[in-house]
Amino acid sequence: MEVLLDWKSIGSILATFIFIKTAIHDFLPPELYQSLKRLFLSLFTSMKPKSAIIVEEFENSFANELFDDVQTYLSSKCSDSAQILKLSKPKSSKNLTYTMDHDQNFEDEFDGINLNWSLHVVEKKSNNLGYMGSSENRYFQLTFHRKFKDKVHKSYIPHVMEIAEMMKFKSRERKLYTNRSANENGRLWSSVPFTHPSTFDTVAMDPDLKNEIKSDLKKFVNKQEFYSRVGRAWKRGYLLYGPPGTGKTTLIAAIANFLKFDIYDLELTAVRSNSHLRKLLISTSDKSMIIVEDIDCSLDLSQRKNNYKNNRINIEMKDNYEQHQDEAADDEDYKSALERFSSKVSLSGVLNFVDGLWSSCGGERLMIFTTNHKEKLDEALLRPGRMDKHIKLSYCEISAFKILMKNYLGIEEHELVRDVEELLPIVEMTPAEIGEVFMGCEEDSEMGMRNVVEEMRSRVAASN
Ligand SMILES: Nc1ncnc2c1ncn2[C@@H]1O[C@H](COP(=O)(O)OP(=O)(O)OP(=O)(O)O)[C@@H](O)[C@H]1O
Repeated sequence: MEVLLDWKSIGSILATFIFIKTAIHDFLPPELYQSLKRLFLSLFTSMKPKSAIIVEEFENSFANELFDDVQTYLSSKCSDSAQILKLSKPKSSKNLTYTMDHDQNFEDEFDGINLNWSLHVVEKKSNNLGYMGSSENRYFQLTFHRKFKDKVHKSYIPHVMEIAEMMKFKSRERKLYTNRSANENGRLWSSVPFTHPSTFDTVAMDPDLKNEIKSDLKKFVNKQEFYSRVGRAWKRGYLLYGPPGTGKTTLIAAIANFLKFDIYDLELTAVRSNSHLRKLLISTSDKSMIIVEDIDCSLDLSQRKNNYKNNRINIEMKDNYEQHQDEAADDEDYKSALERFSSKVSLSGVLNFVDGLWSSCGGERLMIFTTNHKEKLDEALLRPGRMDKHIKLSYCEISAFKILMKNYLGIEEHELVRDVEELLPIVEMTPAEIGEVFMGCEEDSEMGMRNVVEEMRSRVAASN
């Protein structure tokens, strides 16, 4: 009888609990419900030796990038272990993508720590103002033993972000810039062909310089045996410099079409550390061009010239910090000095990149840097072996003008060319500016030529 009573009371406690939970869920505003849930969760986890991290999809209505990173990271890992997976095929990709389904768990292991990821969905209710946005709110929950809290924050989360970024880098670059046919290299089967129309014929620049670049490129790609004999990484560095609109990007596209190489567009400001840079570079394919545009804006490379000592110390600190993160974590001075560098790759990291130290001596790599301000770059970066060829792109000269005339107006000669020849050295017009004047005159070359001469004359008049 006593036992029966006990069962009864357990039953009514459970029923009360379910009733309260349903009432809270149904009647409380969703924000309050979420806050209570989080409070309950943190109380609960503080009783157990566990810690949890919640990564919500939206933070104050803004997309949370970390959610996206976690999703990308888990898509590479969960295909083996989760019981239910969602399979999708992003538009214009032949790759299938796996994602975890709701309320699934995925066990991860990092440096001896066991971690558990789960994906949850909560329903968003429309508010009194008739909110019409997404009807669900998703979040990842990461659970692990409390004693690893520091390590998870300092090492595991950055690791997840790094892997995610690497995966995005690979798929983005391959997809956008592949230049080889689908059958030639199995690894590139999911790529979309590179379609930039620029070729050496259409780039407006000095013909001698053009031929010099072409023969340098041909020599480079045919010298595999030489590079391996002398024990050097099979790579070559180009620096393209000159004012905006003189054709640096256009020349890069022409080189890519000439060599039929893949292009990797490296955004240094988005790379978090030297080791991250190294990982990105290792993921590039053979026969590739790695482009860093506006290198002077990506890194404060002039700093070493002005404040060599301080900067060198800080570079060393940063490199050192990457190797000894745990010991450095408690040193406040050390940390504050490093904060200035936390989101940047150091000069030494870039030099290692240019030296090809990351390369496992595989296939050929052409590295191309561009800048509008060569004088701002550190001499260490400019020396031969790093930037093997410095190519100056300048204001339009008559030979380049004739190429633009042919490209845009479809003519090779015109009586106004003589006027142009006289005016060009005085006006300093870039090929981009001349192209702009020619735009819309494809059907009327007369008008194109008259407009360009008029534009040049008005510039001369304005400068007097
Ligand atoms: N040398 C050139 N030959 C042919 N077209 C050119 C040339 N230079 C510029 N153009 C035209 O001008 C546009 C801008 O040029 P481009 O982006 O290559 O210049 P840039 O030197 O890379 O400029 P920035 O330094 O601002 O990046 C191109 O889309 C192209 O149409």
